[in-house]
Amino acid sequence: MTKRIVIMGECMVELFQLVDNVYHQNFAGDVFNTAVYLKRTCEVPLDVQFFTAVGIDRISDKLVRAVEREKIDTKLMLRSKTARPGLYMINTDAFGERSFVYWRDSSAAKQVVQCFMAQSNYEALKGCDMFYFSGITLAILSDADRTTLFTLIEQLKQDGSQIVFDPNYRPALWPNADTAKAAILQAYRLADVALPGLDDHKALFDAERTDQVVEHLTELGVTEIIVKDGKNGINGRFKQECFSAMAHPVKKVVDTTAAGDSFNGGYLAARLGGIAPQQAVKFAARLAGFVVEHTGAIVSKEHFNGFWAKHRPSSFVK
Ligand SMILES: O=C(O)C(=O)C[C@H](O)[C@H](O)CO
Repeated sequence: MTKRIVIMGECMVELFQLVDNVYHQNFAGDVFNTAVYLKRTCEVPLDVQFFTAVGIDRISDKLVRAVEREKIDTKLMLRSKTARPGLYMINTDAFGERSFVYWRDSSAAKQVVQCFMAQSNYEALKGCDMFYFSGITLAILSDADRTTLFTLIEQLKQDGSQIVFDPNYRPALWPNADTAKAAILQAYRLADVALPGLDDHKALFDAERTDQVVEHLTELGVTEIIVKDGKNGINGRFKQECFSAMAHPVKKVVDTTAAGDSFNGGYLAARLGGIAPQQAVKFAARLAGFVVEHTGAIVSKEHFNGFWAKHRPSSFVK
């Protein structure tokens, strides 16, 4: 049976420089990036639904069409009459390490919970097999909307949806670290699967190593944990078993944008296809290694097809 995956958060207009004063425009955002790579790499039929708010302007229509082109369901892309999509620009250093500048303070996605309460209801989410959100999803909401969202997620969990969370900590989006910490801990307590980066836990919880993060999340009740540490690989735990995997060697890192997001998409694609975590991380690392060899969050279909011709989640099963 086709599984239904709801992925909630923000997708923005993305700009990155091609040459001096010439920018390429695309659409991207952490959870959307994950949705794209999940949909592109899953070997079983999946109904991936993107849950966000956009405006009623032309760039919002373009964004919805970009999501449709990825064969992602847009029913939960709600419309705000008063706001437009946010925008961000990627800057990369000599080593391909990215940093972002945002114009998103009044983006439509910040109204997603309000739009949902006004235009839809719990029935639209109920019964999804998986609900995926991130620390950025939480960061863009008001305190009241975040509380409403947690109530919805609690309900989904009670009704049997698997809850997946990546803390994706972006200090610039939070009023202070304590607010971020409290919200992220609340999310972890609801999560069945957690896919954090070590950097997030270094910044928020003073962690130094991936195994400390695994231990922390186990104490919070998460049963499937993958901690990403860039070129140092990953550390994971599932059903009491701990494991690790190396990062995939990369010829030249061009842009690290969406490394973690694509890893998450590939990992979940493999898991939803019935592959064990120990093997799923290998495909995910291979995919993330491919993505950082390209500029921007979403690798064009043309380049992606070359990867897909050689690599499938199932080819990583021994
Ligand atoms: O930083 C954000 O909020 C984004 O969503 C932009 C990027 O696409 C994302 O961070 C990559 O992980």
